[in-house]
Amino acid sequence: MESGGWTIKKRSNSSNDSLSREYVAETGSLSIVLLGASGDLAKKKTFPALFNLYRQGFLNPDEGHIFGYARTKISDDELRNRIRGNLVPGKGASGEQLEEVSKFLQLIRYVSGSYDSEEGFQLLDKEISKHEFSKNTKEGSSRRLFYLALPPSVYPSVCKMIRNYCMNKSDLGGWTRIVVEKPFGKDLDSSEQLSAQIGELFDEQQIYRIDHYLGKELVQNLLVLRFANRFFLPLWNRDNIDNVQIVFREDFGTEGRGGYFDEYGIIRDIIQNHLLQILCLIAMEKPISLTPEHIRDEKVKVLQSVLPIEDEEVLLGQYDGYTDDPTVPDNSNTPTFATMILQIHNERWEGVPFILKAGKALNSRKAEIRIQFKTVPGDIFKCMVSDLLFSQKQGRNEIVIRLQPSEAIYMKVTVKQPGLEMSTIQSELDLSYQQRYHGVTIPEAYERLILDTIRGDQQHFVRRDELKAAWEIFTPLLHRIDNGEVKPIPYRPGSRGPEEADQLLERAGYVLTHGYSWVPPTL
Ligand SMILES: NC(=O)C1=CN([C@@H]2O[C@H](COP(=O)(O)OP(=O)(O)OC[C@H]3O[C@@H](n4cnc5c(N)ncnc54)[C@H](OP(=O)(O)O)[C@@H]3O)[C@@H](O)[C@H]2O)C=CC1
Ligand SMILES: O=C1O[C@H](COP(=O)(O)O)[C@@H](O)[C@H](O)[C@H]1O
Repeated sequence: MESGGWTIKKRSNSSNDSLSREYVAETGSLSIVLLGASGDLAKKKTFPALFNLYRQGFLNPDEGHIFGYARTKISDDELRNRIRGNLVPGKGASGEQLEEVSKFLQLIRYVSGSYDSEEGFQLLDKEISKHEFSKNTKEGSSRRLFYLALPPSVYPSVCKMIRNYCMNKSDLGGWTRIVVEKPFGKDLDSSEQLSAQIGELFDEQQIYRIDHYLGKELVQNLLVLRFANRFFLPLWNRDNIDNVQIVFREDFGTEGRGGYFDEYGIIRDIIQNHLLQILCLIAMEKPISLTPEHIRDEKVKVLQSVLPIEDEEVLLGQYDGYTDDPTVPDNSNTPTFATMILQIHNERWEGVPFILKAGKALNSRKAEIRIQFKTVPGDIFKCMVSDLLFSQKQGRNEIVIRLQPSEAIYMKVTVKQPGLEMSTIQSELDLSYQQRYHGVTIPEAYERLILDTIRGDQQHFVRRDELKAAWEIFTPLLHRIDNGEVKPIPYRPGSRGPEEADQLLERAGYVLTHGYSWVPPTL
């Protein structure tokens, strides 16, 4: 140790450090069952993620098999044809690539049945067992993963059917796991009720509540950035950080999902889960280790420290034309845009606004985290803005973590304008992934998270108490919106959202640097 006089013995690192955790190879056959296989998520995200895992050798055809299950009456080949288009890599696909797709599709079987019928799930179990038998798997060593790509309303009956008819038979090292999608419930009570129903059927270790933002590369980088860099450790607090923004923007509307969306709205669809999970990773204290429980313990503490949201700290919007969708009622009060300020009542963050912003049908598609530092005290420089020299305060330092598109971490810094004059300008220290990691393919979020479920790693999944704490934050506000007490302001599709949202941002203390914009570098 550095301190004089004292000798403190170094202890070895904790053996449960998950960076060095080894995954013990399991030998029983693996069956991945996609319930809701006829749906949008299965087609666009889950099957493509499984295909990518297959291509990279993580799904060995000698032991793995995929089953689709849904009510729609289609054959194996009809299901394969539905999903093929989302697997083939475009027009210029080589013969080899097409061959790979065909081989993967042959691993898929389809079983049709309803979500509450014994016969359907008995048939499913029979098909899975047939496959396990063909792989000479000892009963009990098989691995069964059930992915519920379904509306949450059917989770309880599906879980009951799985529990009654489709479990791995006895324990010889095999397992049964359940993956459930968000939104998990509609408010605190419904979510708790759902948790209790599923909790009676499965242990917490068997339940994987997926939030695909936790599988995004730059979200996974947050803990490394914060806790593996000396730079940031002393700055990451209320003494230095003025405000934090977590932003999700989409340049398309609800597009065919209007019925679903109108029941949930942007807060339940994006903010209560994706953006709040990011907030946790930015605000949490350093966990004791990287084990899932240690990380999730810290996330729960942050969530429990969030103060109730006041109506004055919320701005809602609804884009013009949203109710033209025949599945959306004409008088819908559902927000498609929301900006809100969350306050964390603890020693590190007291007084620092966390601004969460999400919107559909805006002018761009982007997700990013923007950490804005306080103004340098006693400013002695002048700042160059466009071609004119202004005598004004410096722009503030910011760390921006661009999650998508063009993944990057950049730090907005003030530097001397190159030349004879002593003037300053805003610039950036830029770690753009495409440039720095040229040729490296960033895995899709679902790909990574499904692999975690097979490996039994719950680090990037939401624990029951975490979910409860998340709903506690938003439920009062959501009920006020559902009751029409808080109303959305109309905005033009393709715009930045309601102008009032920028005023709220300003009130929260965010200072825009005029004349500066970051352009992702090209190779
Ligand atoms: N789509 C997306 O981009 C995302 C979706 N999610 C979540 O994933 C889950 C699935 O989403 P998605 O695929 O879009 O949903 P879908 O509406 O496409 O539903 C999936 C399947 O569920 C069955 N289904 C639909 N409605 C009902 C119902 N009322 N009762 C019983 N079965 C029904 C249908 O299959 P069949 O009729 O053949 O049985 C359908 O093909 C949801 O929880 C959603 O919130 C999460 C993130 C992104
Ligand atoms: O969970 C959801 O996420 C998608 C956006 O996901 P991304 O990975 O493309 O950013 C969103 O479109 C959808 O409404 C929501 O349910």
